[in-house]
Amino acid sequence: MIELEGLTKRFGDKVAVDHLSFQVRPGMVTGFLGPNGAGKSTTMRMMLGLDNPTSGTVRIDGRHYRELDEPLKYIGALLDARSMHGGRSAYNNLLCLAQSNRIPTSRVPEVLDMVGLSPVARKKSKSFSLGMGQRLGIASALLGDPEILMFDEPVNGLDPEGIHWVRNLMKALAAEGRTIFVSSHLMSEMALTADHLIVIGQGRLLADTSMADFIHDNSRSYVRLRSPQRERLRDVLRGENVVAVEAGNGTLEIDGATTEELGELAARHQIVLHELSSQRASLEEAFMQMTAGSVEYHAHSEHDAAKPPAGPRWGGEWDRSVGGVSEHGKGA
Ligand SMILES: Nc1ncnc2c1ncn2[C@@H]1O[C@H](COP(=O)(O)OP(=O)(O)OP(=O)(O)O)[C@@H](O)[C@H]1O
Repeated sequence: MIELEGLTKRFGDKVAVDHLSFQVRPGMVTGFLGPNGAGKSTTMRMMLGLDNPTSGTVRIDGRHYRELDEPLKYIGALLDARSMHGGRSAYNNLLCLAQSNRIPTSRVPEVLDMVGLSPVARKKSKSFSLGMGQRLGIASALLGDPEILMFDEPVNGLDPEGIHWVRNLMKALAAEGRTIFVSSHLMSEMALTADHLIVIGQGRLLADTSMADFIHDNSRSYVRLRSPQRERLRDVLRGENVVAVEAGNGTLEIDGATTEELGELAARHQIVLHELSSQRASLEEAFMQMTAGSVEYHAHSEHDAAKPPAGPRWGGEWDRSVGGVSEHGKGA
């Protein structure tokens, strides 16, 4: 278990981490999300005693990192895969770490095997690709067989097979009852891996919730309908005071009604449907919706003006007030 209480870090005038309080619990994968510059790396560095908090505390199983006798046996971390000694082989990098942390040497080949680096164990790590470097960083985190593991962007540079492997590794470690805390900008991957989410923006806590609740609370679900009798369908919906939005390609999107209700309504009026599907926003859409106000760095291009508004068409743009059919942003 990792516990943060009022954790704050200032760099001069810049408040990088602002009174963060949350717990990272065992037995699950907790995803750590936030836009660029939100304070994720700074938070993780403070968890590992690499940066001193300006105020507040972090406890690892009830103790400060510095109070842990053999910290690698409590918490393993991948923060920056490039921090390995490039002139040393993968084996020797891990051997040095093992010896300085009183970890049995026999653990070195074990973790090299776990991450698939045994065939290149004697090669200097400076010759490693980005993905191999990530695997070596993960091996170093696993070395002390710790109950708590922290990974900053672990799939960075990994190929699809590697990404799949990291996902399964984290789930397996969590299933063993370990505490897994992972940051990633790869939302599709996070959606498949994490059970719980901590979301921060500009150093502040925005959400501490299950993956399912996060998506539910920050996105809209709707039903998509497509029919060769579109005009008739629109009339029927209007007659029932159901708001439908033209979504292009002949589809209508309907908020606030279930597939069952709409399917039965269409059947009662003998309307043929080519599509009747329930839609839910992705984690990426939910994340963008939640953090829209706390993004520090925006790209601006001439194409922006031509694009529809960022994010899915929910919230204020979604016209719930008028019965009948409306077009996005135009009302009924
Ligand atoms: N050593 C430092 N000195 C001054 N400012 C810093 C320092 N380290 C981080 N910052 C600032 O603190 C803020 C948080 O940075 P941090 O790297 O923790 O964010 P992050 O969420 O990890 O970002 P990213 O997703 O881009 O890695 C940023 O505005 C950053 O510029």
